[in-house]
Amino acid sequence: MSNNQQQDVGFETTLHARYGKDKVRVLRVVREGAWHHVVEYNVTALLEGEIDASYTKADNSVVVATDSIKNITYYLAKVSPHVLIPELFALHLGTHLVSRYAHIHKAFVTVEQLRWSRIPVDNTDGHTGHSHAFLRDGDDKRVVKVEIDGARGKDKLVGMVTAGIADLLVLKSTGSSFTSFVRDEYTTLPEVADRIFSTAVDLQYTFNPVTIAAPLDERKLNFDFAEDQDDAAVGATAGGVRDALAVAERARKVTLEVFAQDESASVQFSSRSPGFFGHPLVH
Ligand SMILES: O=c1[nH]c(=O)c2[nH]c(=O)[nH]c2[nH]1
Repeated sequence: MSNNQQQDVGFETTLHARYGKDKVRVLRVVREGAWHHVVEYNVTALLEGEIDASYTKADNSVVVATDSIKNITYYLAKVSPHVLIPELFALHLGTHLVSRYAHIHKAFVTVEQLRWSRIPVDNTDGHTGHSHAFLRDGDDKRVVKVEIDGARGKDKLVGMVTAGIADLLVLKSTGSSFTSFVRDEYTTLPEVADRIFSTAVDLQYTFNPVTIAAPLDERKLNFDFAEDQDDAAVGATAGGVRDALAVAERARKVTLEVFAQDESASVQFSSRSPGFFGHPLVH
């Protein structure tokens, strides 16, 4: 996949080139003895940097082949200790790409996670769910987008992380009205005080930027970062990137609770519901 936009500026032409690999499918099992973890991801990894010559002069010496980008994604999925947390895996992959190649200054990594939840069983060992059997209990996806910015130098990498949910399909059979909308010669929709309401929810939230330690090992596979502590309320344990799994669980739970409990006046108002922004779990 490639994405290049040419802009004419005066008599000069500037090129904003970005390219990479889309739809890299990852399925990883991590075994903690008999207790297994499974993640399934669709990964996109795009690169920016000193790559213009490949577009303007057919100079492929600056091109990390998209096939290699795919192989790097598989390799990190195998060796990264962060593979089970999509935010951290995306940060690790983007950091490796920008650190490994001197002329690559930015990486854009998207990780779409498909649901595999443990099959509920009665456990006697204190665990919740089956140790190694999973089910697809929803078509919604967790979507994580990371930008690694190396423009200020390879030892000053900054990571921007957004996360969210796509395609969360919901329905309620009452508790929804839609009235007082524009009525004119094109209107056939009746006003109703009580209707069935179904929609697909997409939501997104942004973490504070993280400062990434330059990998000092020769192969640039190390990964560590510090969270921006400017906002004291958003630290490593409450709402920061290291807390990403709990944040994602809260986001899904709050969204479903508010949808269920809200007296909806419209799709528009429900998507900005005071019930959502006033929820104790939403910072
Ligand atoms: O909540 C709604 N918002 C709309 O904009 C709309 N338009 C429509 O036909 N039904 C609805 N419902």
